[in-house]
Amino acid sequence: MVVLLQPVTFNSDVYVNPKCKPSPVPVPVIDLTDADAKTQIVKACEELGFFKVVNHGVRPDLLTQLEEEANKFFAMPQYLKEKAGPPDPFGYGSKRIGPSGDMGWLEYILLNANHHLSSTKTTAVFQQTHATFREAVEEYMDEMKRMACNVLEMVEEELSIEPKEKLSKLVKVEESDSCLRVNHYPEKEETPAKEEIGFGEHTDPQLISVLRSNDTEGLQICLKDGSWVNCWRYSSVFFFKSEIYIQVMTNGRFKSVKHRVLTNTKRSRLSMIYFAGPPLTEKIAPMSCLVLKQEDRLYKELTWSQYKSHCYKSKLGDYRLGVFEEQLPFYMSNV
Ligand SMILES: C=C1C[C@]23C[C@@]1(O)CC[C@H]2[C@@]12CC[C@H](O)[C@@](C)(C(=O)O1)[C@H]2[C@@H]3C(=O)O
Ligand SMILES: O=C(O)CCC(=O)C(=O)O
Ligand SMILES: [Fe+2]
Repeated sequence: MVVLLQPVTFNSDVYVNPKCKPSPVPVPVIDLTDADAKTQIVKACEELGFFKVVNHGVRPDLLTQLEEEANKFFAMPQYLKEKAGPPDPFGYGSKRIGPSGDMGWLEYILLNANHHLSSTKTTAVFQQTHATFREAVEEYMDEMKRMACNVLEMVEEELSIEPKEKLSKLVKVEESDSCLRVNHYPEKEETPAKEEIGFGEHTDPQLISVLRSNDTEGLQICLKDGSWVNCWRYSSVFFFKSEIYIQVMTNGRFKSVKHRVLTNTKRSRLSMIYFAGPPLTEKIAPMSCLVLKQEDRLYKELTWSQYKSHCYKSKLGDYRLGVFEEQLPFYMSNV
């Protein structure tokens, strides 16, 4: 008998589901120490809204340490985890995502990176665990903030954004509304016949996010042509996503990327995402240095707090950028 092996098309970063058409777009891999990194970052944010970084300087032990601590948390009896829930939006949550009825095959903790905004639920997460969990989380958040600011500063330089540190300051300041989410997608007893939703499709609202996971695949990003591609093998590297707020600030030059998580394996998946957000009172609008003529301006101004409340009233899959969109002039509305 002759067994024909199906050729599987993949590059090092994006595994293309054999049932889907091959991806025309490989995920850019950017070496943060490369002199050309800033040009590559801008190109990736314009074309895909997604890239992978290497040579990021985060010590590998920290990744294993945080992963072990998080696994210990999720392995605790349900009644202990529930002491840090329901999420307000911080704290422990299970299956319910956000306040609008979205559900997923996951449990998670959402932690505020700003100690001043820490809720009792955040504190409750750490009351159920050893001090080593809090220490690992705090160091990890500091590292993610450093990396996010580093990337934003490269963007500022490449796009000649004025004043200096306009973007990175939003994340650097004490009042920044950034958060860390640790998602645990439990293993399935049987490999499901068809892919199931772990985290439904959505676009994140912040500036940028830094993402990594254990060795289990599941994350998919949506390409411009509407096709979905799987991203995998990202246990020791970080992925960056540009989000809705940076799309607004760059007047649409950067693209926020739609993504989702499928749970189609018997292995559990753990992911950690740092969402770099501005202070709640910050007014966000297209940067004047990037909008030469007023009529080219695509989005109106909102504060982060106003936008966040809008997000919390919507469903995961809703088109959340719409609230920023200025009324188009009549001659463009039928285009
Ligand atoms: C359904 C929702 C969950 C979410 C708030 C929202 O109304 C829409 C955005 C969701 C998201 C995605 C990125 C982050 O994980 C998050 C914390 C955020 O800021 O926006 C979540 C929110 C959440 O899970 O509470
Ligand atoms: O678990 C992941 O890899 C991504 C989850 C996600 O998109 C989110 O938490 O916003
Ligand atoms: Fe997301």
